[in-house]
Amino acid sequence: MSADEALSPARTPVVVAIDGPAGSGKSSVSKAAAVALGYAFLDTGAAYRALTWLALERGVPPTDAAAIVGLLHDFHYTTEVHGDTTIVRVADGARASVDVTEAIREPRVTAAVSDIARIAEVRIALNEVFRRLIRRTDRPGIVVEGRDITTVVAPDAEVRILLTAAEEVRIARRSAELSPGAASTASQLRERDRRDAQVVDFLTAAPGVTTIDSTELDFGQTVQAVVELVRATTSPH
Ligand SMILES: Nc1ncnc2c1ncn2[C@@H]1O[C@H](COP(=O)(O)OP(=O)(O)OP(=O)(O)O)[C@@H](O)[C@H]1O
Ligand SMILES: Nc1ccn([C@@H]2O[C@H](COP(=O)(O)O)[C@@H](O)[C@H]2O)c(=O)n1
Repeated sequence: MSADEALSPARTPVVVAIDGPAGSGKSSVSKAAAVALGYAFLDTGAAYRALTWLALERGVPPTDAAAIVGLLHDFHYTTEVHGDTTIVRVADGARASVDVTEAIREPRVTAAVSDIARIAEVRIALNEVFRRLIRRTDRPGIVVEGRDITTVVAPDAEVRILLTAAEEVRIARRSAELSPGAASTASQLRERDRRDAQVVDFLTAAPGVTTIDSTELDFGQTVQAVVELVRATTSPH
């Protein structure tokens, strides 16, 4: 251990874990809260989406668990945050990395990602990636959002939040940002939550998890609620 290391205590980032159903605002609210706090931001759904994109590109059926697990050996996932944009890149095998930031949001990826997310080996492998990214952050804290962050990925996080909203409000918010009509968005959002809920419980706050319901809150108020909870929880008494 160097003299500097001996003098400076090991620095561990504050971890803010945020889970919730589709369209609850996890990604957008978490990103804005991270910026307000000067924290890093990790969108774990993007990794599941990136693996799904690779499977679709390689023609691997998302329901073929063995083949999907075989893809993991070639799946090199990186993210870089530039301002409020997270650039997602995937390198597979010897091939150069590809910027998939936009591609992973395509409807074909959204329609298939839950199949891949239910594969146990995929969850184990990606959770190790997430924990490594959390450990490696050079910021004083990191906001990590997904479905099982408060319960599996970072159950000891200093701040654990279940971010939710009434289903009809989540559907309306998602419809406002997508081209399809509300009807198709509603059925897709309901079906994805139904399938995801078979794998992890992101609808019930585990012990120690604070629920923030944004049904009656606008975007700014929701971000403020997260920021205030983090500051209240982490400020020295
Ligand atoms: N409190 C709020 N009031 C109004 N709009 C909101 C609020 N929270 C989020 N939004 C908007 O709702 C939409 C969905 O938010 P976002 O994509 O962050 O949800 P999500 O939980 O990450 O969804 P998914 O899990 O499907 O990726 C975005 O357009 C976002 O700006
Ligand atoms: N921790 C997580 C995060 C995501 N998933 C799966 O990925 C899908 C996409 O996530 P978004 O946040 O981008 O919507 C999601 O529907 C889950 O199937 C997960 O299982 N665990």
